[in-house]
Amino acid sequence: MMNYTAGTAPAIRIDGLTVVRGGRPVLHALDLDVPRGSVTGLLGPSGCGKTTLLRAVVGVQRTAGGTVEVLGHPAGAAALRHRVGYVTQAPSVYGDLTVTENLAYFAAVLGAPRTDPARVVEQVGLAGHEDDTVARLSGGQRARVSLAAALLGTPELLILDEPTVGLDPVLRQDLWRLFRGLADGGATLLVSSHVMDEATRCDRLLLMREGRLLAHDTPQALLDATGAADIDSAFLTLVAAGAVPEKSPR
Ligand SMILES: Nc1ncnc2c1ncn2[C@@H]1O[C@H](COP(=O)(O)OP(=O)(O)OP(=O)(O)O)[C@@H](O)[C@H]1O
Repeated sequence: MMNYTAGTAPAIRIDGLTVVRGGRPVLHALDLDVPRGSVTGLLGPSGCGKTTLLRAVVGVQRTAGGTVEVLGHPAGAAALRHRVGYVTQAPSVYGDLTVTENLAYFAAVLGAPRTDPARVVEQVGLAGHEDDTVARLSGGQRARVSLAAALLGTPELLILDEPTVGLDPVLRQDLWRLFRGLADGGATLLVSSHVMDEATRCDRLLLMREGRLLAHDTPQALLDATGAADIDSAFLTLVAAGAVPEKSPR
């Protein structure tokens, strides 16, 4: 059943996940494995259920059916607290504290090494802004402070909800390099985006529409299966076909 490194359980295993929000099903019996040490992109139009799926992986979403297992534990288990980092779309740091004060505070809460704030500031490209008050930073800089906070303690799994929104192309490229470096170091990243041109930077893609997975495959396999020139067109081809390509694994 496993199609990646033998003997390694997936970072995320989802079986039959169903979520109802506002009386309406928004995830329909999803099955899905995310291998460790990879960057998986979660792509789909606004409102298709990306955030809901990420919330279920973090363990903060009430579910109506199915199971979500993360690093071998039920999603949200206490044992995962220090092993999973989550960055929501809205910045989740204190505006009236400086970058370093925020990171030192979160490092203390997490019990992360005291050297971690300096390390993560470098990683997200905020060196030189350590003493800036977060409220005075640009939107993109604030988003990177949230990302830096999620990197404290070196979590094995990072769940990032649209981390590159509002960033210029150079910063987006830097962040994707960072994601790649983290995955090369063994971390697992699940990154949502509705910018299809970021898809080629991922090892695997989850294409989602209206609470269902249209496909789960490598970018190249999706292009090959659909005959499309880019992931945008591949997505539209899959929507038109109304079916998941046969090659698509769980
Ligand atoms: N608090 C809520 N109560 C009821 N319905 C909700 C709630 N939050 C989201 N929904 C609905 O659930 C569906 C999925 O929303 P979700 O936020 O997961 O989508 P998304 O793909 O992340 O969208 P976006 O890219 O715009 O963030 C949408 O139809 C949305 O209207």
